[in-house]
Amino acid sequence: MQKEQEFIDRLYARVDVLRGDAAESVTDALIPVGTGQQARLERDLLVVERSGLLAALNAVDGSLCFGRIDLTEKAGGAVHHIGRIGIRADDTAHTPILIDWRAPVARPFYLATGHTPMDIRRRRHLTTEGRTVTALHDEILDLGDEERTGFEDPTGDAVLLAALNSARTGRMGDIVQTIQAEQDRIIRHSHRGVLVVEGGPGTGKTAVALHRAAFLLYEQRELLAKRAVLIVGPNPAFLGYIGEVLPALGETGVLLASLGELFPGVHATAEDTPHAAAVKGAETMVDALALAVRDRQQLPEPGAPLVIPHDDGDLILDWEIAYEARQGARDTLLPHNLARPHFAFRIIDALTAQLAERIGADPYGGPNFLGPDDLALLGKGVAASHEVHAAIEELWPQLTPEAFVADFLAEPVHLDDEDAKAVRREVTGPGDWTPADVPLLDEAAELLGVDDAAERAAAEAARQERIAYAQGVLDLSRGSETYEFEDEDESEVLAAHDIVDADRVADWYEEEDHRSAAERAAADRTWAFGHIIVDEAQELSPMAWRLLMRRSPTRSMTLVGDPAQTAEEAGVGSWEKILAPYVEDRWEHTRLGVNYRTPSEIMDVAAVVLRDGHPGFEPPSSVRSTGVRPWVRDVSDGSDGSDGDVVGAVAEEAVAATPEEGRLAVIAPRRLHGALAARLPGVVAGGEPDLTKHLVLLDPRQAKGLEFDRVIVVEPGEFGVSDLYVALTRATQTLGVVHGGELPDSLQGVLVTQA
Ligand SMILES: Nc1ncnc2c1ncn2[C@@H]1O[C@H](COP(=O)(O)OP(=O)(O)OP(=O)(O)O)[C@@H](O)[C@H]1O
Repeated sequence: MQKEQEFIDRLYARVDVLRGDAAESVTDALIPVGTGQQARLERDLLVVERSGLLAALNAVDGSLCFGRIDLTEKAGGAVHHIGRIGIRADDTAHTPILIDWRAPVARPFYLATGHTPMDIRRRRHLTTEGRTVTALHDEILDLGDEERTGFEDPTGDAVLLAALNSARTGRMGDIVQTIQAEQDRIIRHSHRGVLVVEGGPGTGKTAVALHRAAFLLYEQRELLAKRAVLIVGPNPAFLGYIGEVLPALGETGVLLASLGELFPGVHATAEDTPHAAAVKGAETMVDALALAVRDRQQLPEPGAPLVIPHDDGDLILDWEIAYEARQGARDTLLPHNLARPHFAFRIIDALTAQLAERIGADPYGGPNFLGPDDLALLGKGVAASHEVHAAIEELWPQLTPEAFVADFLAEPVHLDDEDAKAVRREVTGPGDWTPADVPLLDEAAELLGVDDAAERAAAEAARQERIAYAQGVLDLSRGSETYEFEDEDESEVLAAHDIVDADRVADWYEEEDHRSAAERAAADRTWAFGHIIVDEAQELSPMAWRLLMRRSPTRSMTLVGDPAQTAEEAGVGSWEKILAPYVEDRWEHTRLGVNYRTPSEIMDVAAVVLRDGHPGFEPPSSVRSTGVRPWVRDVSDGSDGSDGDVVGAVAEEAVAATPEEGRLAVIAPRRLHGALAARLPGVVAGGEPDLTKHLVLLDPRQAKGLEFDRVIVVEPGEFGVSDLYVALTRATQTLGVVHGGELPDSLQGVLVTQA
């Protein structure tokens, strides 16, 4: 222990130096450096680099080193300490003193077993509190090795069990110290396309996906720093729950978002009925929306042309002219807003010809009197007419995705009557969008296109301005060189103008304005992410998949889910069905089979429910047991002293069971939330739940993906099989059931009656 403490002391001494260096150079770099172009550029680069290192050092402080592997004599006998990030010594060779857990050298720490020791003779887990070593656990992997340290852990799982039994905080922690071999294989999986991670509740799917993100950020640092990683979760509360895992691993270049946040400028928080969400998510929406866009490309009624007043006499925009123009514009195959100028051009052309015909026609049948200059002038007049543009706008309006989808929802077309009725609603403000509307907005944006000609022109003008400015700065730097260096013999020193030109500098200025890749990605609908991780992927609708696939042109994705926990009607049943349209069969399937969350006493009960409702699914097996069986309290006949009052009984049980350390969740049908909130201390009904509170009230959908020390499930007879399975598998310690209504058959006889 003493020796490890000495190592940790040395390690932190080095970290303190590194941190001091990093902080100093950030501070130094922030001092204004005048107008010297090169100095400013270097300063900016340095600030970014050093503040990244500083953030990583700060994030992992206190839990920097957690493991050690000792190689066998035959393999050289080296000793490697393993940590959350890598640290090198200050020697000329930059010798590693702490190995990043993601480095290949660290891999045996996770994979070596007595059967396959991978040249390791001893694996050690170090537990630290702050900078103090508090416990060591050793596993001997080379059975011929006689040396004993006194810290041997015969079962090899003491550290894992301690982690699994520890009180929950309402925030997920990293598992980097105890990643299991089956999990490690997925985290480091070499497949670069779509990787599916399937497994029952508590098998660590979410944890594995997050550690895979950290691994990929390490392995493909350059690419992913530029293109960013997107993590999609089912709702903001869940994202809050998992949001601290990657920063704790020193990784911050990640965007976490729920579906409702994936259309820039929209924060969709309103709710749909399950039926409406299912209709909006179905693939039939693709055609419905495409046809609705075509409906907006109109023609005047035959025989009832638009009459447009004009200085040189009325212009007649009839069915034929509009039809020809619409056909020509549609033939470009461009999205609606981009095809619009083609439509407008053709209309203006036809109306100009009409005018020329009228003004310049030779009454005796000869050629038109007007020459090309006259025609050009006439055309200009037509093109400048507000009335002409109003007519074009009437027939082929410029549309935004928001306005178009709002119109579609107010009057749904190209859907059957029942579906149209389910989705019909008024969207009057930004607060009315639902998550299921977001893929529709995205689809609409594709169909409509953005006519950004004006924006592009403005951007180009701004760029030209930057180039001119940069050129000026470079000229200044050239001019000042003689002055700055005239007394010193430093003319060999490279100055900015020697290595860059104004174009490059202008680009740097542009980048300087910009945010991190993840921030830029959040604001850009067309951003192509370097990697996308989707949690609870089984819940996403076909329309949501279309949106995500647009964000991932390289199809570098990790999809995590458990079909047995699918709740949404819109969800897609099988991975084959989801993926075939995008990657055919070029995707890899992996499975996790051990439940780390739920003790076997609880999992046995959940397994009965699952097998009863979904016979095809196999529940995972629990890695531990607590000896505490789940209980039930039946208030229906009032014999338990509750007078049949479910809410009162739940309040009583919850107050008695709320832990001082750790969390308790009451999972109840929505209809009871108001009454329960009134009786449960500190609980508010509605809105996003605050998971850091000791007592939390949720419905099964909100509970998905989360976990608590204790759980009380209320009126399980009101839940469908998947929701019930989710609710029953959230506890790490104890589970209770309170009901006044019918208990589902599958729960009869498997719970102990509460005394
Ligand atoms: N190797 C491990 N070491 C320590 N804890 C682990 C390990 N693997 C999983 N866990 C813990 O088990 C719990 C369940 O993990 P996680 O939430 O990732 O499971 P899941 O498969 O996503 O579950 P669900 O489908 O129910 O959402 C978490 O507390 C996680 O930290």
